[in-house]
Amino acid sequence: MDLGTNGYSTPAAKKIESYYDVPEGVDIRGRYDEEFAKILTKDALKFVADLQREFRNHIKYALECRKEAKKRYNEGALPGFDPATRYIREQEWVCAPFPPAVADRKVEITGPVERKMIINALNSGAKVFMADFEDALSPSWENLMGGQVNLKDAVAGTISFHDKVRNRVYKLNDQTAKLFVRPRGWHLPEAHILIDGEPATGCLVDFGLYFYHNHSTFRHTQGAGFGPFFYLPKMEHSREAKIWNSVFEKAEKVAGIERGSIRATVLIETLPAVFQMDEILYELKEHSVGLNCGRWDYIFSYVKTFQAHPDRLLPDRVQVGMTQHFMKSYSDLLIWTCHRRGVHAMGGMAAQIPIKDDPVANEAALELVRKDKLREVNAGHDGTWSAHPGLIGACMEVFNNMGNTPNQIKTMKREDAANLTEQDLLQIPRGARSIEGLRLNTRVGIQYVAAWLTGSGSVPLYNLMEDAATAEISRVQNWQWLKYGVELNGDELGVKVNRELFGRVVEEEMARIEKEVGTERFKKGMYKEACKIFTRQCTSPTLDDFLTLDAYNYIVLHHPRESSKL
Ligand SMILES: CC(=O)SCCNC(=O)CCNC(=O)[C@H](O)C(C)(C)COP(=O)(O)OP(=O)(O)OC[C@H]1O[C@@H](n2cnc3c(N)ncnc32)[C@H](O)[C@@H]1OP(=O)(O)O
Ligand SMILES: O=CC(=O)O
Ligand SMILES: [Mg+2]
Repeated sequence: MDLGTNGYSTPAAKKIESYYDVPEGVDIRGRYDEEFAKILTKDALKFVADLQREFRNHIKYALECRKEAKKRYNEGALPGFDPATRYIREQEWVCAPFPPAVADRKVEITGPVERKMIINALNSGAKVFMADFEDALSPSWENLMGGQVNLKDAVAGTISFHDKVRNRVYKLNDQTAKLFVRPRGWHLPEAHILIDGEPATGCLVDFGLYFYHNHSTFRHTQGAGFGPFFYLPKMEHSREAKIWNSVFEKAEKVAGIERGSIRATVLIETLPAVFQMDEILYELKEHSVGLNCGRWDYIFSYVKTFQAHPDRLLPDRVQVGMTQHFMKSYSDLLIWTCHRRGVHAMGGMAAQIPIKDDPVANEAALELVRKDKLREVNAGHDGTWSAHPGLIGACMEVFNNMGNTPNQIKTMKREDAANLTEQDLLQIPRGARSIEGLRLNTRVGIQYVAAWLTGSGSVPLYNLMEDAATAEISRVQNWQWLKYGVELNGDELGVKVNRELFGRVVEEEMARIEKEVGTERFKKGMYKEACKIFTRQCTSPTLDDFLTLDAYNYIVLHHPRESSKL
């Protein structure tokens, strides 16, 4: 059989028409593949369909609430702490003790659910590997189902990969990182699986299929009686955490495992969620293993939340670092909240990756990573993220500074952060806006979308790791600068951002991209389509909630071959 890079058969390799055996009310529109069929079993699909039927109205309600909150912010309101849940913030309570298997999370590697990468990540020496169906993955049918096949093999310990070009076989080491899985956010549908005529909720498909096939093996081999473990992205309110908690309880009941077996770390990566951290932990009290600073989406969310507040424009995104007061306050409050509630406070991702052909630049990049991680460990974070195996040594060295202890939950309380205020969390970042910022957003945004449309959700660009979060920051920032005709105060002093200027920037950056990638690759790639999508997103009268929601229409491929709009 002709195997693709993910190790499962490619469309060209599969000519025979076959169909999945589905339970009542479920319709699979994705390509048939024998390997996928081992994941999409009738029982597993029934499990997903049951989750969908039980929770779809709760999810719809939660998404409606997001819209209402957006309307309030657009009318001038600011996000803040909810007076109605003050008692949760003020009372003393703790989450269930963390499972011993994940006491030490000093360095976590992240990466898409691609076969070779999964093996490399599990072997990397990191304590945890977060396998990503989200920011780092383009959610095509092939990637998602291939990812499920790969994870099942990984949990079983049988995963292997043969790199034919290098004649290298990849297998798991004896010691591997503990596996966490990040499903998609609540907003993304799975258009290839219809349940009662409607697209399934993407994250219930990711969670449901993975849980169904792996919970038992995982608890025996990885979790020492606990698990599986998850990362939960992009929540805006504790009511969304409550849904996840109910999903977990239902899954535990169906599997016949103890309540509190499943554990999850929630990414605090939306501005509204920073005011809900206690409430989110409270909802997931028995299923929580902490919170994480999803700093890149957090910046995206800051711009999105304040889309109608021209007095809160951000400077160039490269200047919005963790030392800006609002970012530092967010990280400090997260640490205090987590440690008070007895769980891990995870740091975030530094975007630098190793630079192979330039030792001086490589050392400079490594130094930036070290500095960022040192800030985290000194602030009290219990662990951090690494985008690449080549950075794990440096990150580990810094996090070993915390001493002979697996985490700092008991030793770094950060009581000084208890009194951080709404003003601290919302303080407008300082810095200048430049044409170079507009250009970089445009150049990176278009290249990222082009990669995403062709199946890559994380890409190296200009020596940085870029994923969906960067593209989101880039396009909302461009949108906002255009919408308010921002006057540049970095370079090009006094120039106003308008459609004409943006049109010129797009044209010039497309020419630069073509030069950089070469005409042949440029023509073969999806750069023009990406440019169209990105430009439309930046100039539309109203701001789209998610770039990936719009772009998803371009990667939905119904079976038999027919592209589809949701
Ligand atoms: C905002 C957020 O959500 S951050 C979290 C989401 N983002 C991510 O997870 C990004 C993860 N990182 C990556 O995807 C990759 O590092 C990239 C795409 C940026 C760069 O990947 P590459 O171009 O393959 O880098 P490079 O050529 O240096 O890789 C060297 C080796 O390291 C491996 N590698 C690189 N990154 C990873 C990773 N994150 N996990 C496992 N293996 C990795 C490569 O597979 C390659 O292996 P090989 O030597 O056996 O062939
Ligand atoms: O998911 C992580 C982020 O920074 O965004
Ligand atoms: Mg994110």
